[in-house]
Amino acid sequence: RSAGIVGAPFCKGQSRGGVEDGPERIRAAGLQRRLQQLGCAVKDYGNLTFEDMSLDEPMGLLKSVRAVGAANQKLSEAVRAVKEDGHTAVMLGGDHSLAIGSIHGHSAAVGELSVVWVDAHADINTPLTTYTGNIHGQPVSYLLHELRSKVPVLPNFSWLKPCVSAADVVFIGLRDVDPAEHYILKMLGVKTFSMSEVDQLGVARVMEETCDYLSARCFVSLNRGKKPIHLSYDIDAIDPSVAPATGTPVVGGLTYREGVYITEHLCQTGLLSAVDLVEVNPLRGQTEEDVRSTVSTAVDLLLGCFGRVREG
Ligand SMILES: CN[C@](CCCC[B-](O)(O)O)(CCN1CCCCC1)C(=O)O
Ligand SMILES: [Mn+2]
Ligand SMILES: [Mn+2]
Ligand SMILES: [Mn+2]
Repeated sequence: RSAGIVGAPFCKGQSRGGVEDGPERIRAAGLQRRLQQLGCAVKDYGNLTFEDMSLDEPMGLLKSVRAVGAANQKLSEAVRAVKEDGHTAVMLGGDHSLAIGSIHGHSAAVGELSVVWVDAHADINTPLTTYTGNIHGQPVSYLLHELRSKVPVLPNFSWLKPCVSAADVVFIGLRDVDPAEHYILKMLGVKTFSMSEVDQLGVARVMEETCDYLSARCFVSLNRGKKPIHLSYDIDAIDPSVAPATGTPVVGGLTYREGVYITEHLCQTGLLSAVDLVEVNPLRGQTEEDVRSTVSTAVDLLLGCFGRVREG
């Protein structure tokens, strides 16, 4: 295995400063060294730089549209390059609006892909359904073919074309979904495992069903081979008792063990092609231990993606 790391110190998809420090905190916790200890080759492509948008007036409710569009265009090109260099892409956020560029760039390199979205939230508000205007609550709607008519072309987003089919997405960890998001998920028939299903089925069964669901598709589609998997992991999927330093914490989340099991299982499929690890916000921890625990969990989730198993 080989990992290509891209840091995206970006926070404009939401309104809480600090999430831009996520990449450095995750690196400082020893991600590269720990990956190399697993026998994984690592190339760190460094952090993207995002120019300050002086004039970025809100568009109705939507905040920082131009900044988010420009950042994701850069990120898309970066992730595409990492994939074309043959690595499994590791995108360190930054807020979850960055999944727009990460998934777009991944798809530009590999074509059709599956998306496993691990998150307390569905992040599938459209620009017209969002309550907050924060684009980190909207990335999935920008990516889905089926929602193309619901997302207006926005400034600095003309580069973006939808690249994911609703049937190729699975959500795990949902527990804070807005009414419009719930409607969209039902209308499109998107596969979801909320925390109720995690409790009901257990994480092992959730992962079996996730992988069966995603591979079943390839018998009906022209694409006979199984699609590469893009894992977009929002640290707020993990219970705040374990990962408190994040912008939108929600009680009743995944345990550390469940969170890691998800990455171990996906690693074993051999299909994991890109990973986002987003929403680590050191300023949202009340103590240094809060930050340490959050960052350490983020690192362990990434190690699980690259073959670390708890049996040693
Ligand atoms: C659930 N949707 C939220 C949160 C999005 C979180 C983004 B993520 O990247 O962290 O997953 C919250 C909307 N609620 C805010 C409080 C009042 C009710 C609506 C939104 O802002 O759209
Ligand atoms: Mn998210
Ligand atoms: Mn979230
Ligand atoms: Mn967030």
